[in-house]
Amino acid sequence: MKERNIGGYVKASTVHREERGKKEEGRKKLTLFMGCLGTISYTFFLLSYSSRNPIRSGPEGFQFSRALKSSSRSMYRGLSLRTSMGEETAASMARQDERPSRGIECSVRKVPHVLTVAGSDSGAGAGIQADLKACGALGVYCSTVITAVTAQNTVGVQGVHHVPEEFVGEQLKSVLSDMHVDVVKTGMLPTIEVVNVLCQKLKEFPVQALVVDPVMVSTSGDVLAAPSILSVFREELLPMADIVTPNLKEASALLGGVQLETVSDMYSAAKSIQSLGPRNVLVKGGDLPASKDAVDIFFDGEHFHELRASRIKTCNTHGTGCTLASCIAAELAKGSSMLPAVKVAKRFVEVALDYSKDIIIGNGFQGPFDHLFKLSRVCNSCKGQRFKPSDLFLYAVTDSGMNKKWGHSITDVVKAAIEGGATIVQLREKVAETRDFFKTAEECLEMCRSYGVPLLINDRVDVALAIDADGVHIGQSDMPARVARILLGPEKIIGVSCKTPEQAEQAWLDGADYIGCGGVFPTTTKENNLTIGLEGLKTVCLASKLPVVAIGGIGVGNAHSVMKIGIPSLKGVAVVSALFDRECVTTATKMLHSVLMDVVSTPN
Ligand SMILES: Cc1ncc(COP(=O)(O)OP(=O)(O)O)c(N)n1
Ligand SMILES: Cc1nc(C(=O)O)sc1CCOP(=O)(O)O
Ligand SMILES: [Mg+2]
Repeated sequence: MKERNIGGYVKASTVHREERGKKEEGRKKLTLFMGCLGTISYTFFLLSYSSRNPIRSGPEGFQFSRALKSSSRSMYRGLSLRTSMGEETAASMARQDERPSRGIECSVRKVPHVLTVAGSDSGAGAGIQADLKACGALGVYCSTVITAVTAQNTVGVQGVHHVPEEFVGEQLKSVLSDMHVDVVKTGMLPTIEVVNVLCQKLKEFPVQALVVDPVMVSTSGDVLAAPSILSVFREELLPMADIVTPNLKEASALLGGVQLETVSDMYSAAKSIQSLGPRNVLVKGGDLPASKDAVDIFFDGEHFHELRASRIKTCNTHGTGCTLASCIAAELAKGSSMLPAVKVAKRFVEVALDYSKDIIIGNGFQGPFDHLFKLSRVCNSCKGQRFKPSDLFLYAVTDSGMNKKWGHSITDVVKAAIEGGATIVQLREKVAETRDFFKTAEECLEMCRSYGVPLLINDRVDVALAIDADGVHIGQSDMPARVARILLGPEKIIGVSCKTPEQAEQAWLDGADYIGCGGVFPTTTKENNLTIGLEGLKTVCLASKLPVVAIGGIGVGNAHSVMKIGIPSLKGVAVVSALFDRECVTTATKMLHSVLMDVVSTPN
């Protein structure tokens, strides 16, 4: 452990780093233990953990191990393999296993967690509110310790009310002692006393990383921290920080008022600030005069990185500093290392600014921007929920031949099936021209979205991508699921047809979300289809790590016997003719729905 001796006496950071050292030692022991179990069992552990945790929400070290298995590492954007995070997460999982039961059975899932210690902005563009939104947008849980309440809008800061330091301490204790915080991010720390109490609590409850945004003056020019704070920043807080993110004014203040006017000045400032103790420094050049790009200088104590982003022409920049620091904290909490975290954060701010450059909120010169741009798109397209195994309950698979026979349009039958109780829809078009399929699929997607029912495309990953469907269903002779996952990304639903436990295992390794298992009974809908029977279905369901939907020759007469096999992985039935080779699709769907409901509501 490197001892720091600043100003003639050992600083508080030494204690913090000692604790961090102990933690790292603990991690090393865990690694050794894992090593003893052997790489294979460790990999299996990682894989089985990630199978219980959807890619979207699990810790990335684990998610990635699954992707690694499917040898698609380089193609997962933004996912980085961080063994240390894996170890940490394993440790957290172990900690959580020790938790008292809450009386409900649930699997253990560590959620990346950032605690922000900052001021409230009533206008919600900056401060605590920006931190919450930024973390939420990046899929990270965010808890909050409020240091001050500001009356603030797009014009400026009209008032500030400090929270007494004792109560800041109480909030810190409440969160840090209980909630498994990964990363602490600081914003407005208005008084020396608040900084002191924070440093003390961080020593008591060490975290993985500390991100310090040295907020001193608001974007409107209002003072948010007394100048006297600088000494305690320099001497206490910065030496504990993993990264500090000053803008030009703040960097200048931290360095006693030096003038910072050029990119070269920023390099020097980054170096000087790093010598005060933080592991990394990001000097933000957003205010740099005469700069075409938004240039920031990152320094890790050894190397400099000049990070550039396009300068977005907008007045809606209020809260960019808070957001950037929160995004860094969120990425660190997810297991990223520092430079990639900074890059993701910078890109997030750039995209968010661009996305909301024209919005108008308030009459002042500095409007807030929209952190949740991505989320709103996600919600609009019902992707937010991604995949729920319960959606497999009554799975409707369309057939254009049957529609033709009955004189039905595809959109009408999709609507009718949904109104009858279908919980997911698959468009299975074996003969349509691509252009026609694309158009039909677009119309059906709009319909499904209006009902909040996911729409999957059979076989055609290209069509699914083109219309932004919720996912695909692919068989053993279609595009490999591993490749489909790479093409579609982690958010889309992928189903794979499986007739054997080996295929089910492969589907899981390839990153599928569910398997379709059949033909359970003989069917005329799919030519030359091998029937595996109820026994075959049971064998696959018992082996499958993924939820299963049964398919093939299923209808109101036998759905009961299928669901009654009573294996938990079996979530529902997928049907074609029982719904679509009927005059009234709604009635047929309702009938099957009621049979299925009977099974789930009748005790064994
Ligand atoms: C839910 C569900 N399960 C299985 C299939 C069959 O897929 P596949 O084996 O690729 O055969 P085709 O449907 O493409 O003929 C499915 N479509 N849906
Ligand atoms: C599309 C499909 N896949 C199957 C499989 O066994 O994987 S059976 C099948 C056809 C299912 O149609 P019906 O409900 O009309 O029997
Ligand atoms: Mg297919």
